[in-house]
Amino acid sequence: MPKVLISDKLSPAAVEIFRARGLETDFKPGLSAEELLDIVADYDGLAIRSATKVTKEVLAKAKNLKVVGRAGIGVDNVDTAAATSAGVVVMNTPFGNAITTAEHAIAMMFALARQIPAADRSTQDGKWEKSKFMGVELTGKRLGLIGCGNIGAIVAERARGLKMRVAAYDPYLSDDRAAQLGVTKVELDELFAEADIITLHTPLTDATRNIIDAGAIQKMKAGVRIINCARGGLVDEVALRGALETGHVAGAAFDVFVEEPAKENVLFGAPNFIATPHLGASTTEAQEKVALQVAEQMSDYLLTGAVTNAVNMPSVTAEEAPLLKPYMKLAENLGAFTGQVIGSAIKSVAIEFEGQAAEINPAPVVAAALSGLLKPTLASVNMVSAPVEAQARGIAVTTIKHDRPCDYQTMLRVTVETGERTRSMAGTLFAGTLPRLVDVQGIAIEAEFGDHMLYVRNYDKPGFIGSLGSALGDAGVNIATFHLGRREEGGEAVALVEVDSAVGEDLLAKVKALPNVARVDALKF
Ligand SMILES: NC(=O)C1=CN([C@@H]2O[C@H](COP(=O)(O)OP(=O)(O)OC[C@H]3O[C@@H](n4cnc5c(N)ncnc54)[C@H](O)[C@@H]3O)[C@@H](O)[C@H]2O)C=CC1
Ligand SMILES: O=C(O)CCC(=O)C(=O)O
Repeated sequence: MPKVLISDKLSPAAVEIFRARGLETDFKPGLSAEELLDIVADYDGLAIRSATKVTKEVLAKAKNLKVVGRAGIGVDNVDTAAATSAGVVVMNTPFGNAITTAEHAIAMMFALARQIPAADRSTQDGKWEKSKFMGVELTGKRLGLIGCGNIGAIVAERARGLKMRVAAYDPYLSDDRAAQLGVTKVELDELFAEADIITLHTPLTDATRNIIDAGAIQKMKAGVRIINCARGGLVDEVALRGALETGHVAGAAFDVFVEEPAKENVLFGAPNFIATPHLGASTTEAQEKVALQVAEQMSDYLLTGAVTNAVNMPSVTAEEAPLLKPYMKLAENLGAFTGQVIGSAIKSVAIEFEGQAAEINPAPVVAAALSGLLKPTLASVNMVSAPVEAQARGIAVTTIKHDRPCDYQTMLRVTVETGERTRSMAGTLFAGTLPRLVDVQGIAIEAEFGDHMLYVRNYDKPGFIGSLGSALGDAGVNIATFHLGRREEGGEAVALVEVDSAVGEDLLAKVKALPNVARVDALKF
């Protein structure tokens, strides 16, 4: 049974789900980086929140790891590129904590507008400073959202309920979605110039890092308030401190910081600055939801191959997983066959889907074909890493679905070009689940994929089968199955021989030297 480690403070609901699904589960929140390095090799799955850092070093040690599940949205604490190269699926739960985080942003907005934290401190200190804490009303104010995805959209809806005027800067927000949300789409400078309150809801990327810097602050209205419940690094903290000191920014409320945990920060103690310790997602309800979701998703993947909310792999639903499994095996075998005979750098790969195959979700099947194709040169490649490995090698990948009569109920074809030669193999599923090769370079054949096979290109002349059988028999190699195909009588032919043991170089040379043999390859599947 697969084994899962929970290394952060997830709701106990996650442990219950993993165990109920039959997975061995260790709940060790608060593991240090060193402790994680020591034990991670034992696990197939790693469930985390934001404290665990899944670094290159962790992934290098995690020899059995198949999936990292983030109970939350941001996966900044996972080296996703390294996980992909290591063939580890990285999943998150993109919706489970969105409402809660949006509510935190709204809470921060009220806290800023009415200076609630400072008024609370002063009142409990016995000062009763009624005139010091004059607030601002939110009704009618302009709220500027930077980022209007899951969380931004919920903030927009809530803010409209508060009778605020909401504008959003988000290059990927469609006009229809903006209209549906009742949000005005604006450019960034317009948002800076117009907004009374600005709230950030984007991931931290090269494009969003310091999206609010000193220059941006200068473009804002005097008296603007800024909320960041998204990611530290979206706002230049030093520039903001300066603007809070001068009063150009009337207040700021941050849940996230450049360095976390933020035990010290340049913003701490600034006028009208409110801080929370990355609490955006911290409600019982959200934590229960993300824990349940991540545990279900990880269990599905480890037990059935279903992929949900992966950030580095196409989705495979629980219903699709059993249907796609034989197609992925067939595609991997066709890719592996082609990869073992191609012999030079690959320029392009086309994966064609015909008959019933044209109806299936192609992305995981393409990933499986690429994994098989690259395996002869990249031992540790798998479906997760194969697409990026192909891209890194400049291999053009095309997916083609045919809507035309097909000789088989269902068929996949993998065609690989190197510039010098083209190799093309097709296969079907016998009885709906059993991969069968049906075409090698345009020559019809019908063969299973055995563990060890000999692929012989020969000329269709009398005596060939006998001489091949004798060569194998003399070497003590038992033939399991034997399949023949030919282009025309006396012409180019193919023999695919499944053997019970690996064929060594000596025997390959002997077969190659037989009359009418053009080439021979030993294949492994
Ligand atoms: N404080 C906390 O505890 C939590 C923080 N978060 C963070 O909140 C942020 C938003 O999360 P979601 O709304 O779920 O993400 P999302 O992916 O649904 O939305 C992000 C939006 O940002 C937009 N965007 C991307 N690049 C942009 C750019 N250069 N300029 C403007 N907009 C851009 C995207 O088009 C998208 O609409 C993320 O950084 C996430 O990690 C999420 C949950 C809890
Ligand atoms: O798990 C947490 O407390 C942080 C949540 C978060 O930042 C996220 O989901 O992106």
